[in-house]
Amino acid sequence: MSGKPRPCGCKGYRSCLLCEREFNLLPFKDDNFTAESLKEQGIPSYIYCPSCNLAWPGWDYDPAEHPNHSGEAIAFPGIYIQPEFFTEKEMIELMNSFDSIPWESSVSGRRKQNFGPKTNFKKRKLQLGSFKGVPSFSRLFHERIQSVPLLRDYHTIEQCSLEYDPVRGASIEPHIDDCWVWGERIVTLNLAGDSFLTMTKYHGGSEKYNLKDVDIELPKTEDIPDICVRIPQPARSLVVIYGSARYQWLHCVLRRDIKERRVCIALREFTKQFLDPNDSMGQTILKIASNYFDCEKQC
Ligand SMILES: O=C(O)CCC(=O)C(=O)O
Ligand SMILES: [Fe+2]
Repeated sequence: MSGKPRPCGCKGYRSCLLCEREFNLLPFKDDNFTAESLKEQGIPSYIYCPSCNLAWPGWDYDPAEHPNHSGEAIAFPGIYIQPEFFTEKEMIELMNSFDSIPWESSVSGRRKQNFGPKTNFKKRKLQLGSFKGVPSFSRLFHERIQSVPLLRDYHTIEQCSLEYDPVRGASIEPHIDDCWVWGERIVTLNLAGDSFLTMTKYHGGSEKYNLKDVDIELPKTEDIPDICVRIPQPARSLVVIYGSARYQWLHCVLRRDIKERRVCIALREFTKQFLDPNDSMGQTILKIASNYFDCEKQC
């Protein structure tokens, strides 16, 4: 399939249920991402428990299993999960607010609402584009994340709503978020729809994802186990990935894990390079990103 976007929004090798049907494309290959298939590939699977912050052998998440897990747990550094970050009422209000502004089709059956600078990670180009800040109803979570110790000095420079609809077979392919513009802490505010981040060890080189720009101490690759770790992303929770989990593991959202409409808000911060007071583009974007605009007038 050519690089031209299809009517559904998919491009290149990415597909959704709609274009797979219309253009007779091969269905998304997430069948090698089952506990059984991974085991055959020599990759045991683990499920991360948000209550004890350990990963236990398994695939599905049952909160009632804690604290009586079975098997041998392993540590999985770089994950922070705060369940019930939003009340039911706040979640419904935020969902209504996000649904009152336009959604844009994206690849792999997703839709998005992007508020951030224009980025070209391959050409390493950063531009303001039409970025004018974030909608005023986002103030609630921008203020609230400041009370999370891990996020106290977090300056959001991109806010992106993502919608995964099972009717479109929405998913996100395994990847690492860019490391040139986007800083260490990747924040996900899960509004509606339980799902999982499925993580596998990254075996590629540092050419990809601008991994060469990473300047923090990380474990040696040979000390990273070749396993699959499933991170629950319950509705109304906050999930942060940082450190080793952010840089040494691929993450994806499997089509099979989207059982109902899921909406989350992804936040990103700058890398140190753009936070430098002498970086004028960085400073301009930081200032604009802290602006709340009124959606009734400006969306
Ligand atoms: O939907 C999610 O939770 C993950 C999204 C993601 O990985 C991304 O936007 O880079
Ligand atoms: Fe990502």
